[in-house]
Amino acid sequence: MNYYSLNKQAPKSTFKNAVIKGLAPDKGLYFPESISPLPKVFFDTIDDKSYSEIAYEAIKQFILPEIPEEVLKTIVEETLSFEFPVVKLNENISTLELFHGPTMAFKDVGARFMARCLGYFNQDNNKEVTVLVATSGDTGGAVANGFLGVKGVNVVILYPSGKVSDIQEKQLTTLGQNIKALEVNGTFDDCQAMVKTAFLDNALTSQMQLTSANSINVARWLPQLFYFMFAYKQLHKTYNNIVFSVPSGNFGNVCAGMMAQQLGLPIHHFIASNNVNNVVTRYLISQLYEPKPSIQTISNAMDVGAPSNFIRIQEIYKNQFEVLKENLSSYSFTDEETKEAMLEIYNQYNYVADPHGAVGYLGCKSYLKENPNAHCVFLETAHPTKFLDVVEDVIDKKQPLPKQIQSVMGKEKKSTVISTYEDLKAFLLE
Ligand SMILES: Cc1ncc(COP(=O)(O)O)c(C=O)c1O
Ligand SMILES: N[C@@H](CCOP(=O)(O)O)C(=O)O
Repeated sequence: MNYYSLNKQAPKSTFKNAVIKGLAPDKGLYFPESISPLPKVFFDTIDDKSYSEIAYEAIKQFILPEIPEEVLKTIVEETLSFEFPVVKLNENISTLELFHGPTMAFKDVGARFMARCLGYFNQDNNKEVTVLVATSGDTGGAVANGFLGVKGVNVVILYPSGKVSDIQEKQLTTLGQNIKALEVNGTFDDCQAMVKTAFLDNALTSQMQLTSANSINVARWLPQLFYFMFAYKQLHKTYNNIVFSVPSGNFGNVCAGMMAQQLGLPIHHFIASNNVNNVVTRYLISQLYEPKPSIQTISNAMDVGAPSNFIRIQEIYKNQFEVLKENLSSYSFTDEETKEAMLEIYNQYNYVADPHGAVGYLGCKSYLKENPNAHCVFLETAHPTKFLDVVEDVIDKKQPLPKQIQSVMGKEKKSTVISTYEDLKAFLLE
């Protein structure tokens, strides 16, 4: 499969090149040249297939033959070595738990998948690759874990100082080996802008092979489409009109859901649920796309002012505003509303949601007011204990720590503080 740049000023790319380069030379995001819907029989027989089989069938058109069939099957199997359960709250609302991986956030799937693709492409290559990644909380930990010890790959993680949770910070600053953390005096958007600038800096790219492990990178982004298929497999016999409420920040996840829909998955509607960083909510009302500096919230991983992937969503809907609006709703919620939702979910359903999932739950409730016949699945994108202070404070109950979290608790943070792009460049050239 070839990929083209959404800035339309760069040559077509192979999958391998798109993975190794991350961003196109014209600074555009890569997008697959074609999307062929899966045959109807695939969905009719989804109950007979394992998660790995579903995932392999869904993604192979974007990757074969550059990674051979058997290798791709192994990559998919190794990536998906944990559970993706749907938990029903009531007749209209379920949650899809995406936090059973090693770092307890949905990013584990994309990070593990990409690490293995890059490992495959790099096996006969003596050139080291430096993976740059900007994180507002969870991508960093997942990438650190997924790429730890991968031969020939160095990882540099940029995160906004003081704006990620304590556990998220531990996950991305304590692993050592080929993983380095840069603590940026700024916001997530500053981190993401620095990373994009680095890709276009000849002084850097002439000396090192840089790539991205954010959802910019197609190998990090595309595997996220699996989640929607896994939820469908668990729900399709019980419910029609399945709607997904996706807690959104950089918009990679909801956009991956739209790719699953393009592949033929019968998804009735999407909801992009936002905290007060709500550029897309405003866009769907005014048709004006006006990114703003991000505001710090308790759902910190969604504190994104200028989401990278909105351009991919525009591409899927061919920039047709009305068509997009038919398929996507978006709502925005304050921290107070999020905390009330966490308490409501706990009191009514005895379920502990993290702040991001709670925003997703609120999105479901808003949508269901107008569409009472839908079944809305909100994605529980991270485990609640990653946001221990907020969660324990809101529901007033101590939380047991899962083993994945315990394993980083006592470890010592190692990071380098930077403020400007020049600091990043000097660090990389050192
Ligand atoms: C827990 C959590 N929820 C939601 C999001 C938002 O996802 P996306 O950036 O794909 O919109 C993130 C960050 O990616 C996250 O870490
Ligand atoms: N919310 C993310 C921000 C980066 O998103 P990505 O999907 O583009 O990596 C995070 O947790 O870091």
